[in-house]
Formats: sequence, structure tokens, C-alpha cells
Amino acid sequence: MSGGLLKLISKQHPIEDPHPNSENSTSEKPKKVVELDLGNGSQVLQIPRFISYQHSCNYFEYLDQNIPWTRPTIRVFARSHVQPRDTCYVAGEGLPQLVYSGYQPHAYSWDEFPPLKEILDMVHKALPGSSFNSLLLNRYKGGNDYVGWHADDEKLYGPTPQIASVSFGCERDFLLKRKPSKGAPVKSAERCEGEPPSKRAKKLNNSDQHAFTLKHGSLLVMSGFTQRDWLHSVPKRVKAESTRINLTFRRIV
Ligand SMILES: O=C(O)CCC(=O)C(=O)O
Ligand SMILES: [Fe+2]
Repeated sequence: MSGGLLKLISKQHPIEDPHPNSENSTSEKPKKVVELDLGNGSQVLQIPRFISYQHSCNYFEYLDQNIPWTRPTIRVFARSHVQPRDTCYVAGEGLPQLVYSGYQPHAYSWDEFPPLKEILDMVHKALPGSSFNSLLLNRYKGGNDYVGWHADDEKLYGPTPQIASVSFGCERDFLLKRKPSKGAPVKSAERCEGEPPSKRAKKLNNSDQHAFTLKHGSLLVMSGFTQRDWLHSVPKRVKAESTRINLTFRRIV
């Protein structure tokens, strides 16, 4: 194992190579798909081994080194905070600007990062009918980095956005919880960065809360009314020592 791979391994969430001999991600072998119907028109789908282990390592290294990561100051509940993770934003030309938590990220062009276009193509093939045109990237440089409870319910994504999330590097937990009052309006892009995330959801996998492990090379897709009716988060995990990179593909309508 190379030094580069060793860097990816965390004590709590070691990255195992599930297919040590697999050549690439385009083999025709059907992949395991986990589907979860959240009810009332909300769905989550997960493909744990969406991109092969070795390709995922290559993408991780490329993204870690070549993306112009920034850690912006954002405003939540009228207070300024440094966002607890690095970020970058890529979008097609001429699209409306994304603004969240008082922050308007610079929109880089897809052409600057050809590997992102490769991953986008793979996602489009896996999700017939999808056509994503923007991408929010996050880099969690250890277990203290997190994203608080929020919904990606910005108006520019329309009422039923499909959001496709690809993860590389350190495994982290991804939690979903039903919004307190179903269908009630929630402040746009309410990310709760200033609030320490709950240490661990107390009752996971009842009908109001679900937990997923986002593995190296996995795809998770939220569809239907998930952003209207549910919140999601990637909480702090003290023992997650190494870096995780996440790509969320979205369509600005
Ligand atoms: O890192 C993740 O898995 C989720 C990121 C996320 O929810 C977001 O960027 O809106
Ligand atoms: Fe999100």
C-alpha cells in the first residue's frame, strides 16, 4: 500500500478495498443499490461501491491537491463563523448565483477540472434523466469538521431537487431527520454552523431518523421532497482522523 493510501485510513473508519482486483468503475457488473422510501414522496438511494477503490483513491488525491479550497466566513443566526469545512463551487456559465448563509461562492467552470466532468458523467449514467449543472464540494480535514443540520432547499433548485452526493476518503456518518413540522417553511440554507451538532443521534433508524455510512467511492442520492421535509448533517466524529471529500451535484432549474 502506498503512503498516499495510508494517509486515507482513519482508526475508526478504515477504508477497506471491497474489490481489490477490480479494474475500474465502468465494469458492467450490477452494483448493490440500497433504496429507502422516507414516505410522502421523499426517497434516498445509496450505491456503496459506486466508484472502484483505486479510482476513488486517484480522485481523492486529485481533488485534495487541485481544487482551490477555501474556508469562508458565513453568517448563521446573525453571527459570523468560519465554516467548519473547506469548500469550493463549480457551476455552468450563466446560471443564477448560489448564496447560502450570507456567502456567495465564486463559481468555477467545469472545464477547469476535467475529473469532475468524468464523475458527473458517471452520475448521469447511474441516474437516467438527471442533468446536474452545479456542484458544491466539501473537504472535512478530520473529525472536528462537520456540516450541521440543514436542508438544501434553496429556491434555485426548485421544489423537488435531486441531489447526488459522491464521497471519497475517510468514512463519515450521514444523518437524516424529519423536520419538526412537516412541510413547514424552514429558513433557506439553515446550516446551523454555529450550533455544535448533537454528539450522536439518540435513536437512529426509527421512522424519523436515519443514519448512513458514506464510504470511499459511494453515491447517495436524495430525491422528491427530501429537502422540504427532512434535514441532513455530517456530525463531528472525534475519532475520524483523516480527510474526507464530498461532492454534491445539483441542478439549478
Ligand atoms: O458532506 C456531505 O456528505 C454532505 C454535504 C452537504 O450536505 C452539503 O454540502 O449540502
Ligand atoms: Fe446538504
